Amino acid sequence: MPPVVDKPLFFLDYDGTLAPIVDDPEKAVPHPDIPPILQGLSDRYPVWIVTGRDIAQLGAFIDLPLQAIGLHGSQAGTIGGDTKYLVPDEAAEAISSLRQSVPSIDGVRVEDKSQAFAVHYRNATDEEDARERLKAWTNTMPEILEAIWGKKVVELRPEGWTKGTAVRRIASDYPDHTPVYLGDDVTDEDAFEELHTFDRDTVTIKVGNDATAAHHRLRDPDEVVEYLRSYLSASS
Ligand SMILES: O=P(O)(O)OC[C@H]1O[C@H](O[C@H]2O[C@H](CO)[C@@H](O)[C@H](O)[C@H]2O)[C@H](O)[C@@H](O)[C@@H]1O
Repeated sequence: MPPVVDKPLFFLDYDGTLAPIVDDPEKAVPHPDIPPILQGLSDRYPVWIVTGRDIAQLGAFIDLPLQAIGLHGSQAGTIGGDTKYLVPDEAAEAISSLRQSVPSIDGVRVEDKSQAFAVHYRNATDEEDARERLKAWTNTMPEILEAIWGKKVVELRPEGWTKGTAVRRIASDYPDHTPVYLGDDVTDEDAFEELHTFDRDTVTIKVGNDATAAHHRLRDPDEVVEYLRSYLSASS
């Protein structure tokens, strides 16, 4: 089990970390023990959700006014409250115009977010072919954007706005806390790497078996629940 620290500053990814991965992104409900755990943690410690999802849409799954970073680092706000899109207009316009040119591929579906979108190929009739065609499409995008390939999904992110830049910004407001980051996907790796450059202790935890820069590992959301719960018993 990863270490349990005294003054944690939690950064929690959503899909694959607090919620098991499922075929339909609209049905990705949190692990049943997560809502009370989030309540208990946020009563005691600073908690940020750091997700690729749109913060407003995440409100369908988390009914707590937690602070959040959305769209893989491009958005900041509160679940159920205000949100702000952080990126320059030029990048926002580029993303919006590429939405029109997503190739139509059997079984591939687009998840529209406020200022972004995700192209999911998990349910493609021919997954390999879908990935190749989407790769060709991303090659047409301007240099101010980068394609990020997550779990059977490709998304466009403005360069320089990552989960890593977000955690550095937030952690500077909590100089006496230990950042504890849990995540399962490629964009969480930006945060792990950034946290490892801090001149204080940090705890980086990869959820799942994929290759990682994180220093610790939990197998799945069940183990995430077990780990987070230990902070509640430690402080009760
Ligand atoms: O940063 P996260 O909170 O992990 O969000 C990353 C993306 O997660 C979602 O897609 C992934 O989960 C889906 C539900 O389990 C799954 O069907 C899909 O294949 C995964 O890629 C979400 O739909 C995206 O918007 C997030 O960016």
